[in-house]
Amino acid sequence: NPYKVVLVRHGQSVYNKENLFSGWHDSDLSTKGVIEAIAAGQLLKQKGYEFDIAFTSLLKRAIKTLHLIQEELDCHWLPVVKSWRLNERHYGSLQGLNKSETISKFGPECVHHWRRSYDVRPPALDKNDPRWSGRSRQYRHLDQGIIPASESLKDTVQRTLPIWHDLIAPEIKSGKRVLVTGHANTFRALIKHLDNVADTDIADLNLPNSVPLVLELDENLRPEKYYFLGTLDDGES
Ligand SMILES: O=C1c2ccccc2C(=O)c2c1cc(NS(=O)(=O)c1ccccc1O)c(O)c2O
Repeated sequence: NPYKVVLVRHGQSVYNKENLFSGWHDSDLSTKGVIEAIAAGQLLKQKGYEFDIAFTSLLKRAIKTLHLIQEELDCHWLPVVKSWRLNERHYGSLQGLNKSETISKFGPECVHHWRRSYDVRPPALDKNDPRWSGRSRQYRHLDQGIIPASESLKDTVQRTLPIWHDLIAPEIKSGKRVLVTGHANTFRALIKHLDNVADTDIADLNLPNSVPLVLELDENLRPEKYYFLGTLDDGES
């Protein structure tokens, strides 16, 4: 197969550790997350991976994961494109809540429905809520109307695909070796589109922190196979 792209979900974040919804909250890597990101870099080096360009989000947990991988591959010179379109799904007013708070606030049936739904948005974050990112400097350049206050998985797919079609796919087709560091739901969005995964199945795709996922693509950028590096079936003969 002519093309490959490597997706690496960020290392464990502080919010992941406390099992809180992160979304657009700019949670930092935990100590464990730093170690995981370094290990991902070492694994990519050991397997002989090299890159010509990287893409990441505007959230530090993904950016720092990329920096730690660049350190291991000794490629700080790499051109990097950072975009809000690769940010994690926005969880609205659930951001910062843990499991018990969510269930006590909204009830188990509601949470269960949300978990399994593809086009249902969690309650929106009020624009005056201190948790709303609209006033953060990294989104200053954006039209205020673009910044979400909550997203369904469908919303995430629709705002992520443009960067795939407009920026990432052309680089892959031109023969560049592309690394993307990002987030679980954004990668689900990409894989859903590329592999035509059903709405009902995409939430089940488990994407562990900081395990490089290699997509081997055909000439139409359809995945012929994808596998996690360092696992038994990691595609190496
Ligand atoms: O409530 C949600 C939810 C609500 C709104 C949109 C999406 C989701 C969603 O995708 C989700 C949820 C809960 C859990 N599990 S949980 O109920 O154990 C849970 C709740 C809160 C924080 C972390 C937890 O692990 C999940 O694994 C999910 O994937």
